[in-house]
Amino acid sequence: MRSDQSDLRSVFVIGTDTGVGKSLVSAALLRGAAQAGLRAVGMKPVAAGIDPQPDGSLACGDVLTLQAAGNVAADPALVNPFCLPDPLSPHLAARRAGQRITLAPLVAAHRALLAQADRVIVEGAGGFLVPLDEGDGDGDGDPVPGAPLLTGADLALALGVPLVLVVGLRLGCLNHALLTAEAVRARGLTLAGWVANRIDPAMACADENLDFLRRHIPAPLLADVPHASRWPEGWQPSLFLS
Ligand SMILES: Nc1ncnc2c1ncn2[C@@H]1O[C@H](COP(=O)(O)OP(=O)(O)OP(=O)(O)O)[C@@H](O)[C@H]1O
Ligand SMILES: C[C@H](N)[C@H](N)CCCCCC(=O)O
Ligand SMILES: [Mg+2]
Repeated sequence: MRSDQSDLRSVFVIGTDTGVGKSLVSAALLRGAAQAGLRAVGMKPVAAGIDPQPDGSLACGDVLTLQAAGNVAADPALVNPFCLPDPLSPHLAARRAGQRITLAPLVAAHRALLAQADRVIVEGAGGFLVPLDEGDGDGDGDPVPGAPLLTGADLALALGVPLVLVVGLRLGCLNHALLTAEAVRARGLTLAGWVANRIDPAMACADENLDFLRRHIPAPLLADVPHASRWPEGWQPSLFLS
C-alpha cells in the first residue's frame, strides 16, 4: 500500500534514532487534534522496554504518554499490540519474550483504531529501519544471514500512511536525517513533514544545522521544538487541524 499525502487521518511518527522525541511529538499531535475537537488516539505498535512508574507499577512509558495525550479510551491491545519487557531492539526483545513480530496483527489493530477515532497517531520504535523480526529462512527460529528482515519501514508500508520525521538535533543528525529521508523516498512513502527537536541544548551551530536540514529534507518543517524540561508552552502543531 502506498501512502496518500492528502489523507492525514493517520500518520506514522518516525525518528532519526531512538530517544529523539518521537513520543513528545506524537503526544503533541494528539493533544492538538483533541483540542480541536477531534477524536484522537495514539498507537505504539511495538514497545520495547517496560519502565517503573512513580506509583511503583511497571508499564510501557510511551504507551502511557500516548494514552494520556489522546481522548479515546481504546483497548490497550489495539494501542500497543506488542509490549516487550526488555529495552532492546524489538527483534531481540520479542525473541526474549518468546514472541515473533508480524505485520498482520499490527495492520488489523491500526484499522480498528481508525474505526474508533478521527486521528490515529502511530509512534514507531527506534529509527526507521529498526529490526522487528530477523527472518529465519527455513522457519526453524534460528536467524539466517540474508533472510528477509522485517523492519519499521515494512510496517510503514503496510500501514500506508504519511510519515512525520522527528530529527533530534545533535551532532550526527544530518547523516541520520538524510539517510532516513532517502529510505522513505526509496519506498515510495510520503513524508508529510518533519520536526526539529532541540534535544541537545549545547549543540554547536544548531541553527545552521537546522537550516541545512530545511534545505535538504524534501518535506515541510512542521515545528522547531526548543529544548525544555517540560512541554513548550504555545507549541501547537498545525498538522491535522485544517
Ligand atoms: N525538546 C526537548 N527538550 C528536552 N528534553 C527532551 C526534548 N525532547 C525530548 N526530550 C527528552 O528526551 C528523551 C527522549 O524523548 P522521547 O521519549 O520522546 O524519545 P523517543 O524518540 O520517543 O524514544 P523511543 O525510541 O524510546 O521511543 C525523554 O526523556 C524526553 O523527555
Ligand atoms: C529501547 C528503546 N527505547 C527503543 N524502544 C528501541 C530502540 C531500538 C534501536 C535498535 C537499533 O537501531 O539499534
Ligand atoms: Mg518513544
